[in-house]
Amino acid sequence: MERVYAERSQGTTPLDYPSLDVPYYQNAANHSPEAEPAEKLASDPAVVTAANQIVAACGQLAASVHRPFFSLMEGLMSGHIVASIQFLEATNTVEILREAGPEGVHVNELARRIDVLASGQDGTAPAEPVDPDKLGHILRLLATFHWIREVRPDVFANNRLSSIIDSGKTPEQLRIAPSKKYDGTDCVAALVPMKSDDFFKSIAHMTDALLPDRERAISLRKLLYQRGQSDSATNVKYKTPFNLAFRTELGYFEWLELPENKTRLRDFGVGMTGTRPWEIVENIIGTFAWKDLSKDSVVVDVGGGVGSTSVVLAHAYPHLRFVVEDRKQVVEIAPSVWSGEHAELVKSGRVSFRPQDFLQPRPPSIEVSVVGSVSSPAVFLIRGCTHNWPDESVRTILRHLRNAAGSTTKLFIVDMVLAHACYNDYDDNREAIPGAERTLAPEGSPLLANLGRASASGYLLDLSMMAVLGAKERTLREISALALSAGWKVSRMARASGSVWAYITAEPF
Ligand SMILES: C[S@@+](CC[C@H](N)C(=O)[O-])C[C@H]1O[C@@H](n2cnc3c(N)ncnc32)[C@H](O)[C@@H]1O
Repeated sequence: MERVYAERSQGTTPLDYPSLDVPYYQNAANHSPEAEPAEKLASDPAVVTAANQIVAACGQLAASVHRPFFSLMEGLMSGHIVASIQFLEATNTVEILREAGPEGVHVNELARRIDVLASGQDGTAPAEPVDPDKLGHILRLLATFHWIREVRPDVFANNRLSSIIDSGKTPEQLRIAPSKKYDGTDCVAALVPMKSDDFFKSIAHMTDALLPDRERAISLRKLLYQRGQSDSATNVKYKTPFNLAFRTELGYFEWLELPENKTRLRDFGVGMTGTRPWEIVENIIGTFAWKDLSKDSVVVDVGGGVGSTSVVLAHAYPHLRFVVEDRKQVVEIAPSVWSGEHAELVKSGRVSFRPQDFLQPRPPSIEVSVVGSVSSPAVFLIRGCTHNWPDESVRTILRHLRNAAGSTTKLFIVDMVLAHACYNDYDDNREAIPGAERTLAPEGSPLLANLGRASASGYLLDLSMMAVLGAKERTLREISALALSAGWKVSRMARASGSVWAYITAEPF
């Protein structure tokens, strides 16, 4: 890291890795001149690789030397951190502290300012004012986990971690228009209400949902239904932990569309935009031999949303044509999302849209401008979709694509690929898939093979998918087996640099 920062320093001002104590307000655009290049450099592949190894080593060291009883206590109570980050965001504390600067704010004054924000446009005091004492204790837990800084006793200030959920809005803007908090931002803060509410409550019910006959699970269902419900309601076998947590038999997306979930639905949509840092779309440009495809080859972007991936690829590879398929409601609004040079791609027909439910059979052919009727495209690209579905549904999706594939059609799956937490030995006599790694750690290093803490977000999301959607993130073995069962043979894999995302190519089998 030091080498990369030293090499990229220009003139007399040395660039340094951003300090934990210094906030970086992405949405407020008031950084010092050296803060921006230093932050940008933190995403450099060499820096990310080094950072991941440091994080993995620190996690492993802490697990090795911390007394197991305290590791147990930390594990059992780590949900408190989720609840505290939720409180931090819901009270707009980060925006209040941004305005206050590095000196910070005493909890008594902070509680008063939080109440002023909650009073809204009409100035009515909130029914339940924030208790400064409780606020101080919540912030001290966060400071203990480096999420904020206690600069003096009971005085708190932002740091680099808390500033990631800053909306860039002034406290006054938030008082007048709280519902516009995420407008015009990178939307990262919008992940907080979604993950700390819907997802957190769902995962808390995982064991009760997976082991419904356990005495505590039976008793929980009785407690949940004790008022005004029949006995039979306590016998409902919920499909997912989410169903039990929210006492609904609806799927998560149908449930989000209930009138009382208007805010949740909005936050979910905005929160999805906030997941961009997980894997930037542009990474896809160099991960597949797009340039080797012949002129006017057709790429079908399955479940392509509004076409964010296709427009990036269409700019990079002008000889290709893209057909973005998604649900009717999505493709209807998709063209209006693009302006400027992107709009030209849509206008010229190089990027086009068509409704297609990917769980349903495809038509014998599709119409593509300039090319005409296409029965088998060159590539089916499916990005960020398979992890939303259980195995049976993914098999159905891939089977429909296989039925429409020609002998040279490629399937390109872009999603998280979970590495095993041990060396991948491929000793089962099957040929190792080119590009599949034995370990994410340097060969022979004592680090956990999946880089442990550095890769944790992928494994956490895996269980979120299970809890909320009955779905999962998959290992390469799981994806290969699933693809094979739908008639596709995985032929190679490429890992995004320093990430749990990967690019998988499969051929008709
Ligand atoms: C996580 S998004 C991924 C979007 C896009 N591929 C990307 O990488 O940004 C999943 C997409 O699947 C779409 N989807 C969900 N159910 C679908 C269905 N039955 N048929 C087609 N698309 C569907 C959603 O509308 C959404 O656009």
